[in-house]
Formats: sequence, structure tokens, C-alpha cells
Amino acid sequence: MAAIIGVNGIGKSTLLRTLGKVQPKISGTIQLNNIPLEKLTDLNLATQISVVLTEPIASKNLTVWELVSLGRQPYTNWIGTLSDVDKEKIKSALEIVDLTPLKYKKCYELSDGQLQKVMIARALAQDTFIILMDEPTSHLDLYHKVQILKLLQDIAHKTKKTILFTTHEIEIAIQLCDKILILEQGKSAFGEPCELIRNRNFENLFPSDTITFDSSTGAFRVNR
Ligand SMILES: Nc1ncnc2c1ncn2[C@@H]1O[C@H](COP(=O)(O)OP(=O)(O)OP(=O)(O)O)[C@@H](O)[C@H]1O
Repeated sequence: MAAIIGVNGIGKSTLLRTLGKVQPKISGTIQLNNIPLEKLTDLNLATQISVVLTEPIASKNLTVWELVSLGRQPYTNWIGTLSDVDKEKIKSALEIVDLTPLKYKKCYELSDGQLQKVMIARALAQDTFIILMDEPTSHLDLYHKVQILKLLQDIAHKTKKTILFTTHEIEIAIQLCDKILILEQGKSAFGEPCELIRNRNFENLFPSDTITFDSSTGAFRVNR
């Protein structure tokens, strides 16, 4: 599980959306298993990368089951008939995020935290080895932020999927992520949290007259 962090406007969402081919790249090359992203068809890509963005869900009128079943779209025929395998994948995705009891609820009836779990389940149902998520914990309270990120960590470790997400929750990311990418103007650091702390990579993230990073606790302190 890896997080992309950095100050507002540094380009976290742009990078994530570009990696998922949701928007065209500005420059450079992106390869997936040595194949340039632009050479892959959208359908092929949809079996390898699932993307969860911050845009509100188009139809909250769908039930939880229906929304999660959209994750099977790359595998179903053109009318979207679900096979037994599709149904099994949806069922297991709902079980992983603990939403089985809510499967017939309409999405507009859910809390923000439950809705976020539905989006994770949709990505799981898509059954890709890479999941990209843009700010999966925005609008959640501290407890639910930690709950969602622990769930993602658990999924990444148990299923061996790569989960890459953007976040402003740097301190939680330091505690839960295997790797962190710190986006900065001109240079970016990528590595294990402890390695980044050792290399003092968090220390210049914010203006030091306002916020300093305490490497002994892995936390930020507001300068009074
Ligand atoms: N590599 C780049 N080159 C030029 N412009 C860029 C690049 N990356 C991002 N931008 C532009 O910078 C602006 C902010 O980018 P983006 O929304 O990705 O930042 P962010 O880090 O996700 O911000 P926030 O934390 O506020 O959500 C956008 O207008 C985007 O088009």
C-alpha cells in the first residue's frame, strides 16, 4: 500500500488520474508491465487497474449491490448480464468491506464512510491487481479515516494487490503505508516511511516557521 502526499496543488490527483489513464499525460512515459499505457485498450486496462475518484457517485439511486456490480463491467457482455463468477466476486467484495447486511440499501441512504466502502468494494469486484484511489478518506472523521486506511492496508497485504492513493493524512500514512511518494516541486522522494523519516524528507514539506516535523514521533507540530 502506497500513498502519494504533498501540499495542495502539487499535482497528486493529476498524477493519480494520469496513471489510471483518466486524463492524458502532460509529459513522460507510463508503462504497465513494460507496455506503454497508451498501447493498452480501455477494456484491457480496466482488467488491470481500477480507479476510484473523488467525484460524487453518478447514481446514488442504485442499491449497494448494483453499484458494486458495475465493477464487473469489463467482464460482462454488452447488456451487462452477470455470470455466477461475477456474482461470486461481488459477494466476496461486499464481505471484505463488511457491507453484506446493507447490500439492498440505496446508496443515498448510506453515510460517507459506508459509501467509501462501497467504492472500495466496486474496485475489489473489478478484480484488478492495481487499485488507484483519490483521497479515499476525505469527508471522514478521524476514526473512519483510520478504519478505511486500515481496511485498505489489510486488503493490500492479504490479496497482494497494489493500492496507491492520494491523501493529506500524512501521519496516518506514515503509520500504515508500506511506501510513500512525497511530491515536491523539482524533486520527489519515494520509499518506506522510516527511510523517508531518516532522510529528513518530511521536514521541508511545509514552511518551517509554521509547522515542524518531529522525526522521533513521526508527527507534525504546530509552531506557536
Ligand atoms: N506535472 C504537471 N505539470 C503542469 N501542471 C500540473 C502538473 N501536475 C498538476 N498540474 C496542475 O496543477 C493543478 C493542481 O493539481 P492537482 O489538483 O493534481 O493537485 P493536488 O496535489 O491533487 O491538489 P489538492 O491537494 O489541493 O487536491 C492542476 O491545475 C493541474 O492541472
